[in-house]
Amino acid sequence: MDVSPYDALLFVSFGGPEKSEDVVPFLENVTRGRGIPRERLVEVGQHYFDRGGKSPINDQNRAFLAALRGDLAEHGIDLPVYWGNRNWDPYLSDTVAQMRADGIERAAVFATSAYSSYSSCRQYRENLFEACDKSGGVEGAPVLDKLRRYYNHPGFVAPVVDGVLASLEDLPEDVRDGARILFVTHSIPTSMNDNAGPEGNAYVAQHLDVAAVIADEVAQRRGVTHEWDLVYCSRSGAPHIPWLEPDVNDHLEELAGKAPEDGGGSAVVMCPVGFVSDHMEVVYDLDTEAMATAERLGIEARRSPTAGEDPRFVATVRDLLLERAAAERGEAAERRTVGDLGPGPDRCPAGCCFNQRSQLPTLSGEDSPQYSG
Ligand SMILES: CC1=C(CCC(=O)O)c2cc3nc(cc4[nH]c(cc5[nH]c(cc1n2)c(C)c5CCC(=O)O)c(CCC(=O)O)c4C)C(CCC(=O)O)=C3C
Ligand SMILES: [Fe+2]
Repeated sequence: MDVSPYDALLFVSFGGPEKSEDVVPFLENVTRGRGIPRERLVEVGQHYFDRGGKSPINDQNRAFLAALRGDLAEHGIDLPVYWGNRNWDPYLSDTVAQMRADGIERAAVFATSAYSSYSSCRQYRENLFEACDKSGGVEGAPVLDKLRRYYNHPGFVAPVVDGVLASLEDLPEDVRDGARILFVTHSIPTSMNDNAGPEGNAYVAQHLDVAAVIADEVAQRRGVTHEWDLVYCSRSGAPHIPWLEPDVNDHLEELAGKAPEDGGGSAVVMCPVGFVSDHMEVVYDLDTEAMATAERLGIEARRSPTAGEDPRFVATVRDLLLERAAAERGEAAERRTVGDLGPGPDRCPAGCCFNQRSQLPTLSGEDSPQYSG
């Protein structure tokens, strides 16, 4: 398998605390200069403390990395796989320093975030720049090519569809066919969505596109059409700043107050399509909080699985790597997608997912200093 021009794969994630003592420093890393109200931090910190200070995210990444290394080896791809996080050990800047020491010249970068927005894409590109800068300067650092967004890659979507079908089967038969699918993602400020992607609104548009694909596939496989909505969780920030709505809990309240013929219902499947694995947002905001809301309202609810370590999602990384390697060699590359929006560009256009408040230099964009030579 020809992976040239790459001599490494870099896996980039958010990071999370591993024990109680980590929680406060982790939250300080996350919120550096972001003006998140103290009450919100105490609340989120409590969700971690309640679980012994341990986020699920690092173990999920370790398991994914093991599966990924296995998948690459099985397909004859002999490429070192590095791992670096934005907010916790192993820190991205340490990892990039190690890559330099190992003589890595050019790496494809896979981030555990599938959609376009400042938080989910551009901020990772800022982190790549910072990691190169900190570890001895961008000049002479490995060239880092962030792989394109993959929310609409069939290998990400297929396990999510299977998960929704399994959750529907798990509902009591008398409410199953009338169940609504609530596609859930992380809320972001509406201004962040306004600037998402090169033209704005990409975060919402991408979620709506993939939700429609999943709902169609479920309808075809079951022979029953399920109504669906896109809803949000994990709102943060100051109360006067608008974030994407409705919140999943508010939406459940609204459904409970409606007659079945008006879309009210007694059963839902919550599909956390915005998350690639069972992050804290999924295990707390959905499994704990939203489940309790549903129970209080008498709504039968199931939370469908995330793509996690499903072999089809693991293989998606290989597919994106080979696709990009071919493209960088100037060869025709098949860009697999489902839905109406098609593949995003390999290199983000200048200003893509721009954030007024940040404006730090980035890598992996058309205007990246690594591409100008
Ligand atoms: C779009 C998006 C993703 C998905 C894309 C991706 O995966 O990257 C994501 C992922 C994650 N967010 C996470 C944790 C946190 N996010 C916070 C804060 C924020 N997130 C935001 C957005 C997103 N976040 C935003 C707009 C803020 C406000 C402050 C800011 O503008 O930065 C805060 C501070 C407290 C709070 O405000 O809630 C925490 C602790 C974890 C780890 C979970 C675990 O431990 O399993 C993960 C995977
Ligand atoms: Fe977050």
